[in-house]
Amino acid sequence: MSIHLNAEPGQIAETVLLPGDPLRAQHIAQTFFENPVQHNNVRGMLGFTGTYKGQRVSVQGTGMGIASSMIYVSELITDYGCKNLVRVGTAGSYQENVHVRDIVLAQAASTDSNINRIRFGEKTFAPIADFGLLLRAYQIAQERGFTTHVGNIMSSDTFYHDDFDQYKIWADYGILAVEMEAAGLYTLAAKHGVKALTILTISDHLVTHEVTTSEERQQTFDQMIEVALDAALGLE
Ligand SMILES: O=P(O)(O)O[C@H]1O[C@H](CO)[C@@H](O)[C@H]1O
Ligand SMILES: O=c1cc[nH]c(=O)[nH]1
Repeated sequence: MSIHLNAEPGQIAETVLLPGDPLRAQHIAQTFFENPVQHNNVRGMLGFTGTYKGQRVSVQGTGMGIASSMIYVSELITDYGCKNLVRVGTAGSYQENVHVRDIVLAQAASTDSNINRIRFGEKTFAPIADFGLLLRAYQIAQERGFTTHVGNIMSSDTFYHDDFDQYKIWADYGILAVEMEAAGLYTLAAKHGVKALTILTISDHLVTHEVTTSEERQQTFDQMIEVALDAALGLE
């Protein structure tokens, strides 16, 4: 047991999917896992462990934002020995050619958060994905015909900015989309020598204000989960 997880030692698999929303963790376990068992209910941050195509795997909600998610990522790594961490989340697109329902693989995560200023002072650490996981996820998504973009994303501490247009400076530098956790995940993975990747489904669009139905979002979200599971477990 750790402070925020009440799983027994050994109850969480080495490979863990990390959605922000704990109810999405439940959906993933119920939809994709064989014999899922709930391993956490502390603070309602649901986590489950089961098998997928016969291989042991877990899913753990992290809450929204770098601050919340880093608590779970830290405890999963240091208290439970987790080694493959794949965030599966939603994101807002910054680019006209990155549409709702598209998949984004976060090769790197820029951030407006202070997390790495606290660690590195005024020097800049570049949080990046594990290349092996990234490559496998890309190949699997391509083979299945899912529209997939690979590049730099923004992990923001703020969902509602006073200045809506502030995103444009990041868009000018090629940032594909915004979410709120990947930079923290990649930083902790680097520190502890474990593998991490963030896979995102675009849920809304800051440029075109494009929207999609919740049904469509669910379907494309499930495509992302299949990519994440097969990539993380080395299945093709
Ligand atoms: O869909 P999830 O994984 O929660 O991710 C995105 O959605 C939340 C904001 O609505 C933030 O956590 C952001 O990163
Ligand atoms: O963090 C997020 C997630 C989805 N959409 C956004 O605009 N921001």
